[in-house]
Amino acid sequence: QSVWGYDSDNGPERWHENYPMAKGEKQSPIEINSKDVQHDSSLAPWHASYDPGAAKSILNNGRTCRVVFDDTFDRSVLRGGPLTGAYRLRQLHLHWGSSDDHGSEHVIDGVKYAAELHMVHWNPKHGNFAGALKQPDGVAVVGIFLKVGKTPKPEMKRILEEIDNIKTKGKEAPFQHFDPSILFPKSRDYWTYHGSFTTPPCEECITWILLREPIEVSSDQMAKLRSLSKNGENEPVNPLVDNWRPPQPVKGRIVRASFK
Ligand SMILES: NS(=O)(=O)c1ccc(S(=O)(=O)NCc2cccs2)s1
Ligand SMILES: [Zn+2]
Repeated sequence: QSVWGYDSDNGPERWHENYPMAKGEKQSPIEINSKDVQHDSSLAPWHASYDPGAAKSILNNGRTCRVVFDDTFDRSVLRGGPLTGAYRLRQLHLHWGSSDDHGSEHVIDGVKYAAELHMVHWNPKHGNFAGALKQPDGVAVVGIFLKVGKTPKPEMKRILEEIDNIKTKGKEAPFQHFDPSILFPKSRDYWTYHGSFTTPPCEECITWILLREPIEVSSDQMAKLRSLSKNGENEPVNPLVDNWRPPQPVKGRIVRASFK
């Protein structure tokens, strides 16, 4: 039985065979249409207070490039917005395309961005991450869209410089003294809705907080991301690209906006 992935024989259309949640009522990502969004003036601003010392390492797991953080105590937390309490930062990772015109998971008014960065946080009231996955308020993911432009954000450089050390699946490198809040765009405007992991097991435990303002990266930086490989060191080269799940049925869910 092939492990899940993004190829024709193990991709999103077949995940439900091993992960029944993939056909659930609150799956992610979704397409967001501004005309259907409800402005909610009661939505509070969100705040991240991250400790740069919590950053540990960066790894290629054959499906994405992931930076992991120490989440053994309330060291790097996300508060406010639609959330109650402080959610601990566990990891960040990205989804991207094989060319600049697609790659994001959420689609905004028909626009697909070149990539989408996810910062994954979990609610410590549920004891540990595994426990949080089973709760509707267990996980909060901040999504940031990456757009190819002329004035790339220098803060992305740090992550992209590490790519050369984690080219193949299973490679990991130390990644310390990094505060991921430098990746946030200027505006704090966001959409929020309830959904799921966009990969198996597709648990419906996520409060999504999607930032309206994309950050800019250069085409060269996107090419760098696409130089990662799905394969292990001595295996045939299989480029790590198009690791995004297409939009899933909204099924009556309300998407709220913090802005008019
Ligand atoms: N694209 S996304 O932000 O929706 C994520 C997908 C997978 C994520 S995870 O690795 O944090 N947990 C997934 C796990 C569940 C059970 C054991 S692991 S976050
Ligand atoms: Zn993700």
